[in-house]
Amino acid sequence: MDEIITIEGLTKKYGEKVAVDRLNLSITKGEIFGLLGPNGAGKSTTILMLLGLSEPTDGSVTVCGYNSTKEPIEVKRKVGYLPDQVGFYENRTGLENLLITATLNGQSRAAGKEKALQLLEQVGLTYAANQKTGTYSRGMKQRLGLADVLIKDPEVIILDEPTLGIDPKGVKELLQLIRNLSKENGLTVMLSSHHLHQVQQICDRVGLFVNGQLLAKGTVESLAKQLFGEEGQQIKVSATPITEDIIERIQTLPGVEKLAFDKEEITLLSKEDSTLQQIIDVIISSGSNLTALSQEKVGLDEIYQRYFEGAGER
Ligand SMILES: Nc1ncnc2c1ncn2[C@@H]1O[C@H](COP(=O)(O)OP(=O)(O)OP(=O)(O)O)[C@@H](O)[C@H]1O
Repeated sequence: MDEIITIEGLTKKYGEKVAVDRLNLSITKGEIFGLLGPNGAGKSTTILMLLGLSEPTDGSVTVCGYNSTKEPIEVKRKVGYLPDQVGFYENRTGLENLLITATLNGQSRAAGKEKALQLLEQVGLTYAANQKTGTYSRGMKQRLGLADVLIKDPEVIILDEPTLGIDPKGVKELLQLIRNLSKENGLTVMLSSHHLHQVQQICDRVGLFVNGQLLAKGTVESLAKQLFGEEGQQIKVSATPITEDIIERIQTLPGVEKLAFDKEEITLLSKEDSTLQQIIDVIISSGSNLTALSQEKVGLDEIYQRYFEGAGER
């Protein structure tokens, strides 16, 4: 496979604090990779090292065959970076802002204009091309930011929290746009986010970043398996009454994890196929009435709750 980003043993320490801890990751050409993790997990630090803007304490990053630390200028030529807050000349129009970037990147005014107009069309901003960017909404600025990144003709684009502060409809459109741009132009995309549901919509693969370490990586479907085992499932049982004895017997069944209950319902996770039948046996043999039962494969919500909610405080 065509490897475009190679990260090996990448480590960044700020004094005693290990912000990125021996990260290994390969990303192939055309792939959309989501770096997912709570605040402070180390996503931005990783991106800065990838761009050659921060020096690793240990390990290396190679982008398009260039070492980001030793050859940052070459890397910058290949990589477009959209930070979480994009800055534009507010009293210039969207088109003018793109033209400034094109000129700074050595393109002629005519070629730059042609490209800028084409990109404005692609990101759905033709109607606002001659409007000052100071009047743009946050979603419009992010779209213009994408066009601004693409006008450099990068091979890789890195987007830091691209959907921050955008309303749900805008988020959906922006994500779809990123996906289309990547697939149409063979662009490799790395995006960081702490929104699992957003990342899941467009990423080919996701890495779960917690406390500086990549806990798991793979397709969204494979993550549940990696984290919960082949047969992870969530079970919900309703019965009347739910006695302490029932809870204790279910809690000690093999493979049962994370049991929670209220007066009428028990929810739990299990890696064992036989758990459902065993729960039924427990309830019936206790003389209670089973009123509802459901079993679902472990989903991303569960991954999210388990690894991210509160992870920043750990
Ligand atoms: N310049 C710095 N000096 C000291 N510590 C830092 C510095 N930059 C980052 N850190 C620490 O390193 C850790 C990782 O930070 P980083 O910004 O990479 O996380 P993140 O995953 O990008 O979070 P966010 O989503 O909030 O941007 C945090 O604990 C942060 O406080």
